Amino acid sequence: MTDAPLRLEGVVATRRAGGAAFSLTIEALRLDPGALVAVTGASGTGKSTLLDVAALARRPDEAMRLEVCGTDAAALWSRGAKDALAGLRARHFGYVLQTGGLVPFLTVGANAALAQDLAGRRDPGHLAALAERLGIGALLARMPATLSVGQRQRAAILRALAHRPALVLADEPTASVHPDMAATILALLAEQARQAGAAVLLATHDAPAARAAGFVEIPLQPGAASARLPALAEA
Ligand SMILES: Nc1ncnc2c1ncn2[C@@H]1O[C@H](COP(=O)(O)OP(=O)(O)OP(=O)(O)O)[C@@H](O)[C@H]1O
Repeated sequence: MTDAPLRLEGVVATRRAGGAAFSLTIEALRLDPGALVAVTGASGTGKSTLLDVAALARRPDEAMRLEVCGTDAAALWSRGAKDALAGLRARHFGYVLQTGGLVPFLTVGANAALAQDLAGRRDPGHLAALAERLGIGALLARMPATLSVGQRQRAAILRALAHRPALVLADEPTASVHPDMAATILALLAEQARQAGAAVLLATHDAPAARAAGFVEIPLQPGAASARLPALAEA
């Protein structure tokens, strides 16, 4: 059986600034291949904090279980095994950020090829076919700054899926596009991830748009200086 791309249980992450602290508790979250999960909540409820922990970009303060494709990432954090964590990220994760997050001095095609190289999975045919399906086949030689916002988010999806990751992490990927385009972008992300067998963990304040694109919604439950992701989470 394939290992789940992501499993979290009993994970706590705390952010401190000055005298204030914010604490996020994730009771249980498991994403199987092809799962589409949207974590929703108002501004400041901890969506980005959750994605940072899932992306292995932030060390949790506690973690009963933090696994990526069967690898014990909590143990890697405990050992300070930064190279191993970076290797997991490059091999298994793709990212779609609010404003694309593309390398500005590389063409769209080179951005996607770089993701393939970092994962050790160079595959120009897959890259070209994916670009066609995303409607940006003619834009591969363009620089990110010369694209419209919607085109840039399609390019970001291309870069995120080019190396066949097990998990795509998408943090407010439609926050800067027109609502009509937002629906298209989310639908493309969901459709292409499904076809590739990748799970998607999406953070968004736009729950209706996520549900319309086929995502299962898990609302963050905010408290005074904390938030909790309940354990319904099998998608
Ligand atoms: N750099 C930081 N240092 C300390 N606390 C922070 C920091 N960034 C965010 N926080 C606090 O952590 C909490 C969660 O922030 P987070 O960015 O995860 O929320 P979010 O739901 O992603 O918000 P938004 O939708 O506005 O991006 C917030 O209440 C915020 O005040």
